[in-house]
Amino acid sequence: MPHTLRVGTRASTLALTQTGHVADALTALGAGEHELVRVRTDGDRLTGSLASLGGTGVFVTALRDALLDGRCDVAVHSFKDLPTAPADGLVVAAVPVREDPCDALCARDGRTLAELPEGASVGTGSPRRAAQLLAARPDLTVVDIRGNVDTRLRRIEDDLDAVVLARAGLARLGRLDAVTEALPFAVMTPAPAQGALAVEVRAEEAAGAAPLARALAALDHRPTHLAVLAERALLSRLEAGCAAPVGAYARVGGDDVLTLDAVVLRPDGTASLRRTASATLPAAPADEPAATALAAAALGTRLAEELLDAGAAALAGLAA
Ligand SMILES: NCc1[nH]cc(CCC(=O)O)c1CC(=O)O
Repeated sequence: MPHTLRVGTRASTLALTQTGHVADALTALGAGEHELVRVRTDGDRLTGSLASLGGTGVFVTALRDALLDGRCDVAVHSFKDLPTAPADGLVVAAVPVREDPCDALCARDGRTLAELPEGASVGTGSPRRAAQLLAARPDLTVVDIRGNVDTRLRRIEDDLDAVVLARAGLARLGRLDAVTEALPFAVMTPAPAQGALAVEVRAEEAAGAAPLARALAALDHRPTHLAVLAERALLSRLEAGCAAPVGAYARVGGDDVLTLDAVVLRPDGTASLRRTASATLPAAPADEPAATALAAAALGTRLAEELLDAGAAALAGLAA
């Protein structure tokens, strides 16, 4: 009998929920029985602002170590939490179909962004959300918060007028009741890869015809995967991490055209750069899916270069 598939997860409710869905899907697709392996990450263990923890990677390093050590065979990450640098020996072998990537305002008294009182306090730990909130409503007071989704939502009863969270996380937790406005992309461009999951395995397990490799290939949603590749190539070329005031959203149209929207902001929201670019994806012969992936990534890189030429690095305080 083949060994039980060990699926690594952070121990938060959100992580357990989304990992559980992925693990069930892999089993249903023929990968065999599975068990969940809980891994505690620095992002769960330490308190303090995300920026002070070093931003990118705090939630994923321990999971990646567990994969590399063989303590688990599959790791499921919120894709936007994955550093853009690939991990040696690991590959993202599947990107399941994406949830709605928008950001959600969760406000007291059912209010929308436009209806928040003058000077209202809005909680978010994300410089991208803070800058876009201030661009739309310069009068707001943005309060740096973190913690799991329930902790953040409780702040609305406690001391804040509103918080902004990814709608996808609320959907996975069954907490869409808390959403008072799905923020339009023009107001709040999502984080690169928001709403998408990354299913990571050791590179040798992603290829070939073994049951796990076949299940991963079947779980992969090509349009989501390509969109996320474009968004993350943009982030990578900007040398920006999840703590940067950068938004990006890509989608594949019915005509195989991949369109990418991006925004880079001054952290206080007083200035921004917005660009859009499209590329027609090459028809991918079955033996050359990499050509399509390269075309998607090239679109992100090209748009990032346009933004850099327009002064994005100085605007957003990026290293690039
Ligand atoms: N940085 C935290 C994080 N990472 C992934 C999600 C959930 C949504 C997603 O999968 O994009 C969240 C919470 C949030 O941003 O509200």
